[in-house]
Amino acid sequence: MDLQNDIVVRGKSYEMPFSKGVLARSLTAAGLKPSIAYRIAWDIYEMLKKENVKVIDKTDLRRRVYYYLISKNYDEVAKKYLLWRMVLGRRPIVILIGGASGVGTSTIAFEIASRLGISSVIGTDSIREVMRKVISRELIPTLYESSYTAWRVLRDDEENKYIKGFERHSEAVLTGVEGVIDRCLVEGQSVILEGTHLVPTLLKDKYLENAHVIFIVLTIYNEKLHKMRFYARGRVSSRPTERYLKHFKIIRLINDYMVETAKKRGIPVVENIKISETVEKCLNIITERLKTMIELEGLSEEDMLEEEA
Ligand SMILES: Nc1ncnc2c1ncn2[C@@H]1O[C@H](COP(=O)(O)OP(=O)(O)O)[C@@H](O)[C@H]1O
Ligand SMILES: O=C(O)[C@@H](COP(=O)(O)O)OP(=O)(O)O
Repeated sequence: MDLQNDIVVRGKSYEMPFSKGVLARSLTAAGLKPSIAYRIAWDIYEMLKKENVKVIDKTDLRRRVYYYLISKNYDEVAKKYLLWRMVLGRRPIVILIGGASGVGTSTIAFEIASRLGISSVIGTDSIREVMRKVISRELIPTLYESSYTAWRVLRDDEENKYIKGFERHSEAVLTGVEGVIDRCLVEGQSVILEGTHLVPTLLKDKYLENAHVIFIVLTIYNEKLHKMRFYARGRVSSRPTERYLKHFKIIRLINDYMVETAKKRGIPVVENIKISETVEKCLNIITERLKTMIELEGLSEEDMLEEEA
């Protein structure tokens, strides 16, 4: 690669060669189709080349992209693009994707992460593994179960035991989850957390009230479709389909519980049928929340264009 002839993009603390792929991805996140996004990234690259630009400041590049989009009548995309660049560059966001086992939280979390360029995705089952290393089975037996088998180790045969077991199991994992959220907010690091343990009623109010924390619950209303996802997963992972089918009734109860409690707490619920549509819906929800966050900061579009990238 001839770096001599490349355009360099200069950020506050680093420089990188101009990448049409990176620019195209941020345009896709703002709602453009990948083919159009790539075309526009290419146009902007050509424009800079023609003007013989060798180094461009990130803030200038952002401004150029914004006005170029406006000139092509992509006003809404321009606004979204600006919002995303502003937020992801300078402000941490924590995206929580909850949902019962098999509804697609890991799939959708990774898709959103790649669209937004967020490099950190953490599954709550990984956090559960860490918690198991530090908390003994004797102390919290439900932690050593799965979300759908935790009821087996409850002390008494309680009413509503499947959900009670699920809650005890998730409560322990959530302590670890909240630690990760706190750390990311303090360090200014964006992250996506996903998994069945993100129970709407158990997450503390202070997270739900934080403008930087965005919570979405996924569901599949159709039982048959949900079941099929375990067959699909079983083919490509070491997680045996039979295990999930055996406990499917309880997993469905958990799915219903997640939806019901999300609605109660005003958390958006998205049905995951087609991946692209689910991602689109989630990105729209996230964008709306980011708008509120920026409004709370009292920033106008002009301020966003001027803010150092
Ligand atoms: N919208 C979708 N359409 C088709 N298959 C999907 C969709 N979302 C997820 N899947 C597949 O369903 C299975 C379960 O999804 P996964 O993300 O592992 O669920 P979870 O993390 O919620 O347990 C995986 O094989 C995944 O590839
Ligand atoms: O407890 C549970 O429901 C699942 C959560 O993982 P996902 O299916 O949500 O990825 O973990 P398991 O114990 O089956 O490995």
